[in-house]
Amino acid sequence: MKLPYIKCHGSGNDFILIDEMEHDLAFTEEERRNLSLLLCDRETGIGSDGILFVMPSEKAEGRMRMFNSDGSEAEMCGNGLRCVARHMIEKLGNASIAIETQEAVLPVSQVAEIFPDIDTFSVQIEPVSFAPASLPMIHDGEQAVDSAILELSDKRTFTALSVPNPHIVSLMDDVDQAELEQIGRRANELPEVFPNGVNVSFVQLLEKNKIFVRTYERGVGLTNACGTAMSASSLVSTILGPNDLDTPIVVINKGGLVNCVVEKNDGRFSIQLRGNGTNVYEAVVDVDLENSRFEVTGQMFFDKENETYEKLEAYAASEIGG
Ligand SMILES: N[C@@H](CCC[C@H](N)C(=O)O)C(=O)O
Repeated sequence: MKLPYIKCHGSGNDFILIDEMEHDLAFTEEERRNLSLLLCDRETGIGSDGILFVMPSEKAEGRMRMFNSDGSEAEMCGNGLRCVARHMIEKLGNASIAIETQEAVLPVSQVAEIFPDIDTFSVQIEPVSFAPASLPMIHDGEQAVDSAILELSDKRTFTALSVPNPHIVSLMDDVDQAELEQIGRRANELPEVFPNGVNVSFVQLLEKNKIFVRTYERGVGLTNACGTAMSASSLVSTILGPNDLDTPIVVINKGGLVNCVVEKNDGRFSIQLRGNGTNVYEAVVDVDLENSRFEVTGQMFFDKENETYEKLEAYAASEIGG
């Protein structure tokens, strides 16, 4: 099968975006999983953190399904949703639309730039829940906020929440990538605590309303950034730390930066995640799933926007001394 696709990223969290509506495509569940396993592989595939399938919706302008590189499906993907938002907003010529995701129809829009010349998209991250069952997490108690999880670490504390995919967030003075990788792996081999796995983030407060977040993603491993993790981390560092509600929190990550605005309405939290949705190139991939083979043709690169993005990346790296 011949699949036109866009290689894109949000904060360096990269995806293969396939628009099923535009190209009249449809896949079985097995095909979605096998496409992810074949094409996302960094050594033998195109290489990406996941596939974004853009599908028709009866409730919104489009629907997003996101598959991780290990073939599992996630409930939500914040960086991916910004890429889908950009794609649909450009296609429809309407700056504010809605996209259906697994658990909610979410408003998305093009907003003021968070960095010079970076087209910026805002996506709503909700529903948010601290109930352990929402992740799910096997835990005695109504919430796990700033709690020890001794199966993971005897020196860190974690806050568990779903946004709506599952996250645990740990606040600390200094982020150690090797420790994160070890705890992230362990958390995803611990079905007696996290039956469906979990995304694990380490968060460092740089100053009030500015944090650095590093994430080990369920189904992928260490990524440059994870949008739902940056949203969850902004919320946790607002509840447990000095950050403000209703104020842009600058979130520096390995692939750039985003802004997160944490809001509370009628006792419920939600987060506006604002950042880039950058196209790297577009191409066609001819896939033979039976024989696990593929060929990419007709690559056309979006050079200008990628050069512009490099400036944001360099700025973000300078903020964390990289
Ligand atoms: N990178 C994404 C999240 C992707 C899904 C995640 N790995 C999961 O399985 O929950 C984001 O930007 O939110």
